[in-house]
Amino acid sequence: MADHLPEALGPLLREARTRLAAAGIDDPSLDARLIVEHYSGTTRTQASADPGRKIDGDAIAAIDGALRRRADGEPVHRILGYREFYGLRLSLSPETLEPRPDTETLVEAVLPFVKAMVARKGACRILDLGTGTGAIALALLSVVPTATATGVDISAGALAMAARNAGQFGLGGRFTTVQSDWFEKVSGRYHVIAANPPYIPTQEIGNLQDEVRDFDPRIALDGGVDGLNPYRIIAAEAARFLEAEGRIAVEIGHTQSNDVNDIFRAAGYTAGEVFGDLGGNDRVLVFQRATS
Ligand SMILES: C[S@@+](CC[C@H](N)C(=O)[O-])C[C@H]1O[C@@H](n2cnc3c(N)ncnc32)[C@H](O)[C@@H]1O
Repeated sequence: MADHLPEALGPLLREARTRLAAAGIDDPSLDARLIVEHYSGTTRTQASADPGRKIDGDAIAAIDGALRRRADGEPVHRILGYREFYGLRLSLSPETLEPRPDTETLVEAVLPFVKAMVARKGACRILDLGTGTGAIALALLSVVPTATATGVDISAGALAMAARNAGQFGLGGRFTTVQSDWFEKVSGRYHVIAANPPYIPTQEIGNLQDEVRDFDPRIALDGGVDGLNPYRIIAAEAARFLEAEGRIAVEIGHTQSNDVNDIFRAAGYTAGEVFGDLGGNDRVLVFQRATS
């Protein structure tokens, strides 16, 4: 890498992009822009309207450090410390999975039901199993003002970050956290049980992209020998926590649709309604009790 970055915004962006491209980063323009905007406090519009704008030395030093980390393979959102999810800027920590756009499919899949429940009953209680940053629960709460949610995670560090994120968006009054191994410490009944559980088979973790394997917490990825263990637990135990007319929505790996359907049908649920992600993969299944 060159020793010095230019101090004018336009040339700075170009040099940042050049460095990341030289390091083989997939989308150097996007990552350069995210890094430069974050540390310089500038916007895309300012970069095109005022490319000669001078960036101060501290910001340049921070940009330099961030570019080096990115060039060494650290994911850009881990460096910035946040990732946008459903319009919310969620803070990350080493204990939280970086929320992915595919998971917005789950939010969209249950949103009509959450809205309908609030319209009919004046309330919708959501249980977000394996909440991580709080992504699913907080996205739903952010668009349905009278819904409430409980975020469950086995990781105390993840729950601390989820609670902090909730506070940041003014959602702390409607979001509670419970540290629990799935349902172990959960009480009450919920209209929606949502989960994006770990679903990678243990032996496939080593084949994941470096950025996932090396930076997302292993406990957020590893779904056991066949990747399906969390679904078996959720399907077996959810009935005690689900309102009669409630829904269970789970994110799945793109090859797991049949297996997860079989698990839930054997536990007394209807065939899952399937929702695809932007890549056209089956990504979310929504179940209800077979008898309701
Ligand atoms: C794939 S991440 C999903 C995080 C977040 N819901 C999202 O979609 O971005 C799975 C989450 O499940 C949590 N988890 C793993 N095993 C668990 C268990 N036995 N009980 C509760 N949570 C667990 C992990 O800590 C992690 O936060």
